[in-house]
Amino acid sequence: MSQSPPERPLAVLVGVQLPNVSDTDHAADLAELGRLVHTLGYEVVATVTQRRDGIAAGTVLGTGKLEELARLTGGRGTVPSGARAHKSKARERWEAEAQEAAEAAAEATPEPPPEAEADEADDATEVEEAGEEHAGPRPTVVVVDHELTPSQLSNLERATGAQVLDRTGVIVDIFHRHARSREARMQVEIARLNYLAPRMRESTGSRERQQGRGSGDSAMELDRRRIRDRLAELRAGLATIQQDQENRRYARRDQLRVALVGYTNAGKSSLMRALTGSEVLVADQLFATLDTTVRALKPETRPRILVSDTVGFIQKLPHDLVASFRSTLDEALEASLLLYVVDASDPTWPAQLEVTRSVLREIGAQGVPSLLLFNKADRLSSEEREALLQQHPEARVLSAHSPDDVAALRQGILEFFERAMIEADLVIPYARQGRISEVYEHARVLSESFDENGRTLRIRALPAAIARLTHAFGT
Ligand SMILES: Nc1nc2c(ncn2[C@@H]2O[C@H](COP(=O)(O)OP(=O)(O)OP(=O)(O)O)[C@@H](O)[C@H]2O)c(=O)[nH]1
Ligand SMILES: [Mg+2]
Repeated sequence: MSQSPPERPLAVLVGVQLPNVSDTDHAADLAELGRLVHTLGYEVVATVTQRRDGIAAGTVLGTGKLEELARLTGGRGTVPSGARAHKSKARERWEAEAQEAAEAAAEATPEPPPEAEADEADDATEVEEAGEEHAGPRPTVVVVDHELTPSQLSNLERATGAQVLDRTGVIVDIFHRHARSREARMQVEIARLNYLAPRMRESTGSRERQQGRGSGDSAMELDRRRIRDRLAELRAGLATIQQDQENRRYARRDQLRVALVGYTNAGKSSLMRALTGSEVLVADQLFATLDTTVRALKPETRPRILVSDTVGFIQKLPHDLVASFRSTLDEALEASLLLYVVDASDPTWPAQLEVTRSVLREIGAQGVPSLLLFNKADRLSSEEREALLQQHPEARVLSAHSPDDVAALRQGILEFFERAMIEADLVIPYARQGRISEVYEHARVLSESFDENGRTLRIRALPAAIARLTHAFGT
C-alpha cells in the first residue's frame, strides 16, 4: 500500500451523467466539485464518469466503472457480499469527528487546515494512469457528485478501499473549516451532526454486527442520544445569539442598507472591501465568507449607508445549510437594495445567477430592489462586455479591482437611495433635544429653524425612517 502520506491527500471525482444533463452541464458540475474538493485541501488526480439512466442503487456506478475506479484507489472493485469490510483509517477519523462534535464545546475553534490558496506550485502532482503498476501514492479519497445514501457510501468504500465523501459532505466540511464566528460555528455544527448522524449509525451498526457483539444497539442509542442532546443545546444557544442579532438588526432597521449577494467566489467580499475600506477576507476559494459583515460605505455619506457581505450560494446547497444560514440571509432580506454579484468571467454565470435568484426567492427576498453586477470584467474582452450589456441593459459591468468602477458603483448606490428618500419637516420639542443624534443617524438634515414649539428640522430620509422619527419625536 502507500508509504508516507503525501502533503495533500489525493482524490478521485466520480460523476454519473443522467440523461437530462447536457455534456456541458455535467462537465461544469464536475469542475465545480473539483474546486470544492481542492478548497477542502485535496489534490484531484482523476475523474471517473459514466452515463447512466440513473444512479446505481447499490454502488452508484456500474460494475465495469466501479472496477476502473478501484484500480485507481487500489481496491477490489467489488462489494464483498455478506462480510462487512472494516473501515479505512481516514473514515474512522472522520466519524470520530462526529463524536467529538457531539462532545466539543461550541467555543473550541477548529484549527484551520492547510488550504487551497495560491498554490499553483503543488499542481505538479502527476495524473495517475489507470494502469496496473502504481509508482506514486494512490488516491485515498473518492468524492461523488451526488448525494449518497449511507449504504451506497459504505458499499463504495468497501469496493474502493478509500474514504468516500459525497457532494454534501464536502460542502459541510468546508463550512465546518471556514466558520469563524460563534454563530456560524454553531450553525455548521448543527448541519454537520444532521449530516453525519445517519451515516455514523449505519457504520457503527455494521461494525458491531461484524464483531458479533450484542451491545451494539445500546451503544448506538447512546451516541444517538448524545447527538440529540448536543443538537438541542446548539439550537438553544443559537436562539439566544439570534435574538441578540435580531435586536441589533432592529436597531438598524431604518438605516440605509445594501447587501452583496451571489454565488460563492463571485467577488462579494472584494467589492465589500472596495466599497467600505474594510479588511474582510478575500480568497480564491469557495465559501471563504460564512459570516455576515456590516460596514459603512466609504467615504461616509449622510445618512450613513451600511453594506453587508453575505455567505455565497452554490447549486445543490444542502438543505440543512440553507436552513442554518437563514439568519445570515435575513440581512439580505432587510436591505433596501440587493447587489447581485455575478462572476461574468465564469462561463456558467447564468446558472449561478439562477441559483442566487432561487435561494433569494426561497427566503422571500424577491421583492427587494436589486442591481445586477457583472464582476471580474477585467477578464472580459470589450466585445464580451458589450454583449453582456446588450443582454442586460439594466446591469453594471465592473471590476472590484478597478477604483473607477467601484466609485461609479458607489455613485449608483447613492443615486438609488436619493431616489428612495423623501423630504419632511420634523419638529423636535425642546424637552427631547437630547435624542437629536438619532435624527442624524437616519436622515440628512437640510436646514433647521427654531420657534416656541422646539427645533424644526427639514430632513431627507427613507419613508420608513421619517415615519418612525415623526412617531418618536411626536408630542
Ligand atoms: N480578476 C478579478 N478577480 C476578482 C475580482 N473580484 C474578485 N476577484 C477574485 O475572485 C476571488 C474571490 O473573491 P471574493 O471577494 O473572496 O469572493 P466572494 O464572493 O466573497 O466569495 P465567497 O466568500 O467564497 O462566497 C478572489 O481571488 C478575488 O481576488 C475582479 O473584479 N477581477
Ligand atoms: Mg466572501
